[in-house]
Amino acid sequence: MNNTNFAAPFQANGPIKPITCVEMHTAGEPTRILWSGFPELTGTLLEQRDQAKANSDQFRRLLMLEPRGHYDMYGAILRPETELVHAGDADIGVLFMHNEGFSTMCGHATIALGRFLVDSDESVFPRRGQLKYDPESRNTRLNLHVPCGLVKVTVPTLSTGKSDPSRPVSFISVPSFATAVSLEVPVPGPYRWPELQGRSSVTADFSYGGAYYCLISAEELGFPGGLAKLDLQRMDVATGLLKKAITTNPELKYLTQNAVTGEQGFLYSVMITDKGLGHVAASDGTAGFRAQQGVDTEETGLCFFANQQIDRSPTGGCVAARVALAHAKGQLSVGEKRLYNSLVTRSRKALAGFVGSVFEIAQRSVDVKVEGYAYYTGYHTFVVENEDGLGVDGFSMKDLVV
Ligand SMILES: O=C(O)[C@H]1NCC[C@@H]1O
Repeated sequence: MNNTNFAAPFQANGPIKPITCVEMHTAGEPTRILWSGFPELTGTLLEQRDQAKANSDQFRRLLMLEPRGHYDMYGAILRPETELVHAGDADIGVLFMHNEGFSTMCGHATIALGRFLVDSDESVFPRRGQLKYDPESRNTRLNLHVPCGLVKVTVPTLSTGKSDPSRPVSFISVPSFATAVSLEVPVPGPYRWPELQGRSSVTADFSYGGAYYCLISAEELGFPGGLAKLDLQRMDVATGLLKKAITTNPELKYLTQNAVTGEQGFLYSVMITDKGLGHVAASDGTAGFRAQQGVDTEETGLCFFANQQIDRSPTGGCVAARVALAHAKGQLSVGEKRLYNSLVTRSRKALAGFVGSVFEIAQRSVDVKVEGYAYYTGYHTFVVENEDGLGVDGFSMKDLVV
């Protein structure tokens, strides 16, 4: 270590440049926002994602897994130059990463990024100066280029120009649509979990909100006590096996096909839903209280995504998918608001879930508005020392081979 003054920029003699990150949480779910030190990536946003996957996956593992992260860590890599930024459609791009790889969409990180980008200067966000502040609504708008498309973000802003943590950030997601409603999904023998109790199929819904989700009620999954009778381990096994039953069945490929572009995608997550479970009574004046005002209905969900990572937040992309699904079922009309809780937001009076509503209807999809709150938790500079046997890598206790 060549620097023992911890107030000065942290450095080490090692194989990589220091990586600087701001840390935030959205409804309990972390976002590690990387703004410098990640290896160079060039080209379109998806080309940059391909390069990150092919050449820099050890950096993802370094930053997401232990000892610098953990199994359920989530990250965002700022990409100031993308084709949509050059075309003037987006202000900045971003790549999302998790315990398994890179994702196409992330609502909770978008909410965090909204605040962070408004608070940044041009050394971090080169086009910060071009953002428009609307003094009437006291909001700043920005367009974020994410792997699944363009997301329009509205950030409450104070007269100082900094983001206002007391009002929710909102975004309009990419066109969202249901791909199947109440579908009977066969569960072949090797994929059956104990709570199925001999059943050979389950009924589930499928929907897209920037990523593809399978939505199944706790009861249908075999947990009659719902999410209130939480058994994370058994629910992990059940959703993992259900995901395998779906992804290994070639007849179900259409469930992850984009209704607007025709592109083939992949199943990102299985979310367990519970319509009987709302938020605990929120305290007056808190974000939890404000989120509950004016909502028509609420429900709670538990999202397993990527390699069975658990989202602490209500999963913004899945809120878009669930709103599109509720609309397809005729249960949510334009402007009607539903509060989506995670197990974390549901159990904390002052924490807000995400509010979802249909913003606009298109021919084969709907545009969904999602609102939520994000907060700063800290700041990191990550280094690797030459002598460190772990090197530029991370590990997970779950996947350790001994
Ligand atoms: O809010 C979201 O959309 C994300 N949270 C973690 C998993 C999803 O990508």
